[in-house]
Formats: sequence, C-alpha cells, structure tokens
Amino acid sequence: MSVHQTEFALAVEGLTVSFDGFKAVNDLSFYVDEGEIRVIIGPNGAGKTTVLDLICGRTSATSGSIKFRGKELTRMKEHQIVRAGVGRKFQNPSIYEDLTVFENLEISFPRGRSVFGALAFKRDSAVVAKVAEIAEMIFLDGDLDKQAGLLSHGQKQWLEIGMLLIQDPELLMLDEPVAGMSVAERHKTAALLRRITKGRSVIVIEHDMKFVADIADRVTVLHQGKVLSEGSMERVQSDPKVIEVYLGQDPIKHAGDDKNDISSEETPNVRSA
Ligand SMILES: Nc1ncnc2c1ncn2[C@@H]1O[C@H](COP(=O)(O)OP(=O)(O)OP(=O)(O)O)[C@@H](O)[C@H]1O
Repeated sequence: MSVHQTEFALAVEGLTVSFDGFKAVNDLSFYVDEGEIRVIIGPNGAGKTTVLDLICGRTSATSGSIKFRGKELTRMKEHQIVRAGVGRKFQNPSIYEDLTVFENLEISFPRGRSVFGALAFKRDSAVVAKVAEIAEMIFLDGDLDKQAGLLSHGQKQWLEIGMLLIQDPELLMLDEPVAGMSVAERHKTAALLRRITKGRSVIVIEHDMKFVADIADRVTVLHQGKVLSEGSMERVQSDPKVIEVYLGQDPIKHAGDDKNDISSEETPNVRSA
C-alpha cells in the first residue's frame, strides 16, 4: 500500500512496546485523519491505554514510529509532546477541587504562548474571554464561581476536558471519558466531542458501544496489541472476529466503573452473531 504519511494527522507505524518480553503493543500501525474522531475499542489488556501512553510519551516505545503532523514523537519527552499539540485526559479527572471552575480553566491557559506579550490587561481580558468560551462549550458557563469539588462526576470530567481544550491541542486523547456518567451526560459529551474537532483530531478509548456509535468516525479494534479490525462502526460491529473476541462478550462487563449505569441505553446493540 502506498501511504503518504504527511496527509494524516497521526501516523503510527510498526509500534511495539515490550514489558519484560511481553509485547503489550505489537507491531501496531494505524492512521488518524485531521478532524477525525477515532475510537479505540477492545477487550481488557488489549493495549489501548498503553497506546495512548506511547503517543503522549509516558511510555517509551521499544520500536516503531509515531508521527504527529510530521514530527516524530517517539524521540520526544512528555512535555515536548504536549508543546507539539498533544493533550491527554486520563480516566480519573485531575482537577483542582479547591479552586473554582473559572480558576481551574484560567490556570490551564497557556500563558507562555500568549500573543499579547507584556500587555497584561489585554492578556487578562483574552483569558476571561477564552474561559467563557470554553465554559460554554463544556456546559459549565453557569457554574464558573462554583468550587470544582462540588461538581458532579460528569461535570468534573467536562471540566478536565475544558482544561485541555483551553490549551488548544491539535490531538486530544481521552481515556474512557463517559465512565460513570449518566445517560444524559453521555449524550452531552457526545455533542461536545463532535463540536471540538475543528482543527484537531480526537482519539477516544471507550467501552460503551452506544457512545462509540454516537461519536466515532472510525473505530480501531485492538486485540493482543494489534489491530483486529478497523473501519466504520457498522463494519467493525459486523466483523465476526470482533464479535468473537469482544462484542459477543458483553463489552459492558469490561467497563471499570459502570456499576451505576444499568440502563437499556447502554446495552450494546450487537450481542452475538
Ligand atoms: N508498565 C507496564 N509493565 C508491565 N506490563 C504492563 C505495563 N503497562 C501495561 N502492561 C500490560 O500490558 C497489557 C495491556 O494493558 P493496557 O492497560 O494497555 O490494556 P487496555 O486495553 O487499556 O485494557 P483495559 O480495557 O483493561 O484498560 C496488559 O496485559 C497490562 O498488564
């Protein structure tokens, strides 16, 4: 196949990481387009979180290449990868509980990159305007003065997404963003993700198949550190290999903290062939 890497926002090729001889990610290749929402699914231990760890520089690759907008990330340190425009949200929200929503967003604003230089007052009004814009996007514009610790679990997840968005990442990676959210919050999160892809790409790890169907442009199914199947949701859902190792196993059981989410909405629409 002739592949022109530069056309992709992200090109992962031959990526391998070995932990004491065990290849958690094994000669993995996949490509993410500009403006695309890619969802990575797969059974427990498939290597999904490790792939995000490799992209954001938390884990070093044993071999292979990760090119983001032409830059090789495998040779960069975590903070350099952030500066290159890659933002990562982990499973548990890490927000400042004692600060207000406004303050959490404000401290995430990338001051070093300010175009307003020493003109502090201009910069401050720019920060306020940006915070307002992001707060509206993450459904928290009515809660700017609220202490973040008082937000619901779902609102905390949105706040953390907002703290990443204010840095304007060109690739945003989210690990199980709707875990523990109510159905209504899941719908709002899907709308939020669809709104933020202008000028960026998003990679999401998710087990909730209803949510995946809502947001995914394309789905990559991982199994034993490799791509098992890839394509539209319809395509991977009807792939017998995927049904055998994942969808036929009831994916809900795989979701770590979905105890509260017993709802028909979350029932996967593919159960068995
Ligand atoms: N630092 C590490 N050292 C050793 N083994 C690791 C390390 N990180 C991950 N692994 C192993 O690599 C495999 C893939 O783990 P990973 O967390 O990426 O899977 P996952 O697809 O995200 O699974 P889950 O759905 O359970 O989150 C697992 O067998 C895990 O135990």
